Amino acid sequence: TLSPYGVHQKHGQISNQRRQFSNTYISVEMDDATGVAVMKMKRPPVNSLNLELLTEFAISLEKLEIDRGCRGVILTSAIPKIFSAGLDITEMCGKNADHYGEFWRALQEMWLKLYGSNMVTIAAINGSSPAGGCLLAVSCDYRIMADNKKYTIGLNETQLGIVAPFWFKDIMTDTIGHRATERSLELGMLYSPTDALKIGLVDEVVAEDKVLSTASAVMAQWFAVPDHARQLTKSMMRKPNLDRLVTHREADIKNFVSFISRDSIQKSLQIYMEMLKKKGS
Ligand SMILES: CC/C=C\C/C=C\C/C=C\C=C\CC(=O)SCCNC(=O)CCNC(=O)[C@H](O)C(C)(C)COP(=O)(O)OP(=O)(O)OC[C@H]1O[C@@H](n2cnc3c(N)ncnc32)[C@H](O)[C@@H]1OP(=O)(O)O
Repeated sequence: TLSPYGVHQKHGQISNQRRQFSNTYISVEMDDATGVAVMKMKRPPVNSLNLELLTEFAISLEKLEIDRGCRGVILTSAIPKIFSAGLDITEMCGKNADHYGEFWRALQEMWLKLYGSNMVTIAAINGSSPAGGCLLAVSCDYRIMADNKKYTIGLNETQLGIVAPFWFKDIMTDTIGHRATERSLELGMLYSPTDALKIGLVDEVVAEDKVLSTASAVMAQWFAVPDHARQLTKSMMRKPNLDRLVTHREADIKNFVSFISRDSIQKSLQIYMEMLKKKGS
């Protein structure tokens, strides 16, 4: 073990087997010949991240992390046109403090596993990806987005009357820089794929039907680097952000619970949900 987050070398096993495991909201297809797992979110209609999905996500990643045949994960969506709508707003509305705490802890757990993963993680963003959806993408090593101007990505929390927590902000800053993050977060900006590429929020924009094949090709490039060297470098780059959340984890939960329980915040979220529902009808 080379880091507190469990760095260890993965050995690809040469076989023609594809293994599949599926939970309610996550399916994983592991290709033993390539060492690549494709992990798909499948919670219609918009892959909003509820407690169960977050828990399944963390468990699936943990399984892959200890699977010596798996060196990389492509994260994508089984729902057409949507990568993820971010956190399930109904988990943050009209519930009690214990529920909010449990929900936030599950989100933190998922993030620590994804951002702290030793595997190569590539987001194949095949649809819209606001807020928590953007967090998933930005937590990966590389982002490929489908070229469709109807899709958007960004941290739009302020548009809902809520605030992106420090660990969302930290990795956004690391990705697009301080000034762009300040503007982006204050205004709750959502970017088209082309604009996201311009500011470095995604690494590549490709035709919709090429997102997965591009992810596989990029994975092969990353696999050409010796695992131990890449993993140690990743750990060195990401450790400060991981440590910061681990150190302040309980305070972060407390902060979230007290913020989200405020009447004014509950009202803002209800109005936003009603607006979403009206738009859909
Ligand atoms: C001081 C600081 C201290 C601590 C930190 C404090 C607070 C931080 C707190 C929280 C951070 C949260 C991060 C988040 O992720 S919040 C979620 C933000 N997400 C969004 O804004 C996305 C909203 N959705 C959309 O924009 C669209 O749905 C879409 C672009 C993803 C898809 O559009 P479609 O037209 O295809 O689909 P719709 O008709 O809009 O939706 C279908 C259906 O789904 C419901 N829905 C959509 N998004 C969500 C969601 N995030 N949660 C729950 N439900 C959602 C929508 O209402 C429709 O439902 P009906 O079919 O009408 O019932």
